[in-house]
Amino acid sequence: MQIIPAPYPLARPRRMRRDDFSRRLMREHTLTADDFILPVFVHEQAGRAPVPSMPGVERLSIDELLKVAEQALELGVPVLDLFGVPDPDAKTADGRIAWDDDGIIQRAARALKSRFPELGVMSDQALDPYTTHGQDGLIDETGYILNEATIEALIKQSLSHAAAGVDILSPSDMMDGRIGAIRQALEREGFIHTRIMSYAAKYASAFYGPFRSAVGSAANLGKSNKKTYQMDPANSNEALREVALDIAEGADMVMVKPGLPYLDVVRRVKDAFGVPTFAYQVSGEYAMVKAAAQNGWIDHDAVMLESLLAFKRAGADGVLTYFALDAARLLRST
Ligand SMILES: NCc1[nH]cc(CCC(=O)O)c1CC(=O)O
Ligand SMILES: [Mg+2]
Repeated sequence: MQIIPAPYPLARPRRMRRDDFSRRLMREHTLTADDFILPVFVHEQAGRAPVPSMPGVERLSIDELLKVAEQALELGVPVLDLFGVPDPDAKTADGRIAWDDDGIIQRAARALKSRFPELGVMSDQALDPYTTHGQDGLIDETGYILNEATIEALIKQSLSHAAAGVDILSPSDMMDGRIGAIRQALEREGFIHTRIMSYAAKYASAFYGPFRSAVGSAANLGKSNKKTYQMDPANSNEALREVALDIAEGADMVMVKPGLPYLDVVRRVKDAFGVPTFAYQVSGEYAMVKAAAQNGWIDHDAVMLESLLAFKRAGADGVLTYFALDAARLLRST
């Protein structure tokens, strides 16, 4: 697009900014509650337990989850994304509780779908909350994450979630080929409506710290990292290749993660493929806004909405954000 601007004073961009009506008229992007997916942590305990590194976020019992779901529905937030917090002594090297039909996610999904069938239920597929080593997959004696063996575990986890009523599976493990394998298993078992949002371009990021405390995998992971399967933050051509593979394997939607520091990747993915594209504003991003706001250094609500709008400007169709309910509430009142 070649624009030959009229010279000043014929062109005065400030004319359009002068009044609220003309600012609104030329606004290119808007936020609504439809743009949000709320991640929630579901634990085996009764009641709620705060996550200290994520002020305002709590681990929820299934009873409490139903209350949050009711608020989401009331505010127009379309989807809840479930993360399981198992009891520490239920963890094993193979994370098998992840595909237990009576596991925390399976019970939570059944409770949500029977009480609020119209609310979208999404869940995470990866083994990290359920393994004693805190890695997303199965490991060999050297600690390397085994691709094929992990895919078999992810298929079991995925089918168990789909059978419990989960509408959107979101494999977050970054094994090669798992989207195709899960999609084929879903088709074979008759789950033809189950959607897949793949964590297609997921980076080995330091911004996940508070999440790992929230699901209780931080201590299990210890000093090890996820660099042999999550992407190098230095790369973005590689992200396009990862996204192309996941679309070809049958993903309905793709995701880039983390969010704000990776908006360049969101834009490239959207421009290259034009598929439903999402971004995850992760725990560390949330914690930074909270911490600065608690110190009185930034305006919490203004920064929250500005950061969410930035995802839309970058081309995202929606955002996974711990701010979902607060933002939806604020948007309703303005
Ligand atoms: N595989 C699990 C998973 N799913 C979402 C997040 C991070 C979410 C956040 O930081 O908010 C992680 C952590 C990780 O990969 O270590
Ligand atoms: Mg991949």
